[in-house]
Amino acid sequence: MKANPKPKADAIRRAVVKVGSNVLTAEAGLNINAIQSISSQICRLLDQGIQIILVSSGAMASGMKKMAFSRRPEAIPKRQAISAIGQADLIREWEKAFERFGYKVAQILLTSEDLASRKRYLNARNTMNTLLEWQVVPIINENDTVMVEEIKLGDNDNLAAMIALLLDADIFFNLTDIDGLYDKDPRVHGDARLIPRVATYSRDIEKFAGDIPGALGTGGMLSKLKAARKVTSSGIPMVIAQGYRSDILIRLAAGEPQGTFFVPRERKLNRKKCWIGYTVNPQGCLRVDAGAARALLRNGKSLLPSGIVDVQGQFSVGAAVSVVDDQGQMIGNGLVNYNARDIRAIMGIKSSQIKDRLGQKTYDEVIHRDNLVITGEKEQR
Ligand SMILES: Nc1ncnc2c1ncn2[C@@H]1O[C@H](COP(=O)(O)OP(=O)(O)O)[C@@H](O)[C@H]1O
Ligand SMILES: N[C@@H](CCC(=O)OP(=O)(O)O)C(=O)O
Repeated sequence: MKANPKPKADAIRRAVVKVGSNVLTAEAGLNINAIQSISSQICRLLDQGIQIILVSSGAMASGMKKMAFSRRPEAIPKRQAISAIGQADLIREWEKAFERFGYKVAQILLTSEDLASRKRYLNARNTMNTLLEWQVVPIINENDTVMVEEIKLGDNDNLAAMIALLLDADIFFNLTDIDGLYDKDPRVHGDARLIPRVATYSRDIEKFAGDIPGALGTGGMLSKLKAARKVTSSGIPMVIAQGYRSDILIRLAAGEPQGTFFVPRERKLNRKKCWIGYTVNPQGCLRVDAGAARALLRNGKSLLPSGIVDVQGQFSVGAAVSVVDDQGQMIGNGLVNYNARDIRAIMGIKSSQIKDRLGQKTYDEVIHRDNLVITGEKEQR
């Protein structure tokens, strides 16, 4: 274990670095030069006292090369097997690269279920915090081996965003094979221009991005934008930059403008709200009328039974649900004080009538404001 150096004043204290498959893979397999360059930069940041959590893609791409597959196979078990083969290589190469500088690494493979369960989420956080205290670099990837649609995180942009929220990172550096967000897909449009700064995230910028990834990636630029939305809404900045560029992480950490910088919302969400808003898997959905939508979006109120017009799904007390308006537009996520059956029984009535309807009243609100996070389109900034 290395001695903990003092962080520089005003410096970044903790950063998530995500590296995409296209950066980490070369013709012959893993791109060892890229791994060495990025690990040496991370070690320089660690030496400065900055804690780094690395989210590394590349298992599937590496396994494909190793098993001589020219394309990803359609069959899920084959993909999973390939990813498991590639993951071993990936972690070995990272470990070798970090060892040259005297740093240790730890492998962490996660699914969305791990992060959606509050207990497992807290366990993951405690483990990662311990590793960071020990100056060991956590290297995270989605657990492709067990992924099926229901527990899939989808892509590592999303996973890295969740990790940034989980660990309360100061910034998220997203390294890919292109030097940032362009106003059009540069593969298709020769006149596409780089956008250096996104001051306020709006769904309009998603129109710029294609969801078709590069040869080896998943999710394309669109998944990076969704990740940017998640972290900036929670008060964390993100940069998309090119991973091959010399000393890119050192420059970014020093505040040099590179790639596309996504400005965060000023108000930071607390960790529990980050989890409710951007990590949980909603177990059901409550549809609310226009008055309730206004109260939630504009006036910062709790959700009362009187504004609920429909309940979808079966869920128990404490479950996470999404809340939508009468047009089906997303308002946010919250934790319910009543189960689905009871909400069906009390929807549309006044809180003062809950006891008559259910025989007892535990709360006035179906979702208390403290357990509600507005994530929707009409979100107030
Ligand atoms: N508007 C855009 N600006 C920049 N890149 C875009 C845009 N639309 C689509 N892309 C494509 O997205 C790709 C990056 O996504 P992806 O292949 O998933 O990367 P990674 O493997 O790093 O996660 C780029 O190579 C680029 O061709
Ligand atoms: N878990 C996968 C990564 C999937 C993924 O999101 O890839 P990328 O778009 O390159 O970040 C793998 O290691 O191949």
